[in-house]
Amino acid sequence: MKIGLTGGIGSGKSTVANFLREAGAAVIDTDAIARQLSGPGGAAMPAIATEFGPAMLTTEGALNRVAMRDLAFSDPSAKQRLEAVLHPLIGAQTLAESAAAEQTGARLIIFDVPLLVESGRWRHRVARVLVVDCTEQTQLDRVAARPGWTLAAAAAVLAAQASRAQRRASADALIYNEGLSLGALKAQVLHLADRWHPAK
Ligand SMILES: CC(C)(COP(=O)(O)OP(=O)(O)OC[C@H]1O[C@@H](n2cnc3c(N)ncnc32)[C@H](O)[C@@H]1O)[C@@H](O)C(=O)NCCC(=O)NCCS
Ligand SMILES: Nc1ncnc2c1ncn2[C@@H]1O[C@H](COP(=O)(O)OP(=O)(O)OP(=O)(O)O)[C@@H](O)[C@H]1O
Repeated sequence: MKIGLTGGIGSGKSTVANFLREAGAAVIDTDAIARQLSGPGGAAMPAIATEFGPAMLTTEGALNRVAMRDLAFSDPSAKQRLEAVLHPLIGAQTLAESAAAEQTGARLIIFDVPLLVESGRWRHRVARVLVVDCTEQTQLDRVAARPGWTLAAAAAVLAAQASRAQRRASADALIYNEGLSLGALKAQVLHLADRWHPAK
């Protein structure tokens, strides 16, 4: 079964994805694919260099992520141009990884897609949508605690994403990751994994 996993920035998607991976699921991480595509020699780099010029490149020829984050989340048209380059490539790579996971016999395939609700291209590809939710304050606190981030930067990303209510409206299952210990979160994830893919 294919599951779409989504949630706002800092909601806990990667943590949930890791628990699902430990439970035997194949996880396809679209943030990781985006990073690979825009790393040194990445397939998106020629188009990014053409679109944004040298100011958005590192000396190794990768995307300068902090500069692009500042630009994309303060200028919606720049975000759109970046997405126009990356999203088709992310989509193609995700489908290739999904086909490879099916070949290896994986029965639970997780598409970890931050923008599943915002983008129309994912819903029809998955049987169920799992939403990880928490309060916006908790999202901001978690993201601002990351090296290189500020509260203002976290708030700018949050403002560019779907609302919690929009995401919840798309959920077949929801994990409310607020005030939960990691152990309690893991127990909820394992319960869901067992419901969708019984261990016999
Ligand atoms: C703008 C970029 C360079 C910032 O890089 P940075 O290393 O600071 O952040 P990272 O990639 O780890 O993303 C962190 C979180 O930001 C949010 N986010 C990323 N891209 C977007 C976007 N286009 N719109 C809204 N939120 C986004 C997600 O919640 C994501 O989990 C990077 O996020 C990027 O290339 N985004 C465009 C590709 C994309 O849309 N990725 C989402 C996966 S489909
Ligand atoms: N229940 C929890 N208890 C303690 N820490 C948590 C919990 N859930 C998530 N975290 C922590 O919060 C931070 C954000 O979680 P995570 O990276 O999983 O979010 P994310 O949704 O994948 O973020 P992003 O959108 O930026 O990719 C991480 O440091 C993670 O360890």
